[in-house]
Amino acid sequence: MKLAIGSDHVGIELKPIIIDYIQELGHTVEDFGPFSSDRTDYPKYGKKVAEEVASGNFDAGILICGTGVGISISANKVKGIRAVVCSEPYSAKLSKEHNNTNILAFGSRVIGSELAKMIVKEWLDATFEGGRHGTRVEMISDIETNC
Ligand SMILES: O=C(CO)[C@H](O)[C@H](O)COP(=O)(O)O
Repeated sequence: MKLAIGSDHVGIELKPIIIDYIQELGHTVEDFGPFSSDRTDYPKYGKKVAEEVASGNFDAGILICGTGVGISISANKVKGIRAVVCSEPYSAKLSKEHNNTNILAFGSRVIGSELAKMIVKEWLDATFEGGRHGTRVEMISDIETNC
């Protein structure tokens, strides 16, 4: 897969560990910043990565902030994005199988690097099941179109 990754200043130390791991798993990944640990604003990076995924330039995205909450909320404002924030692998896997999430977010103040890697692997390895779940994901898209 071709992945886009972004963070804020809080996620910047965990980000290179996740980049290395994604590459070890055989995927390509591009970093959309930030590139220094100066305090910054997570919506910028959530939006950027989400736009890259929504436009089809990348297959999926990964976002890291302190909790994963603000950056995933920001990403979810971009049409076509289904971002999930996860602190454990089960929800990460099911979020792909049932909800066809296209962005995974987590918090570097919440989980350590080994758990983050486990979450990333479960998410990348999972496949959307379609069927009744496809109908529901279409219902989510309808909300986006009509509200
Ligand atoms: O988790 C986050 C958003 O959900 C941010 O990383 C967090 O709010 C940044 O806080 P601060 O500027 O105090 O480092």
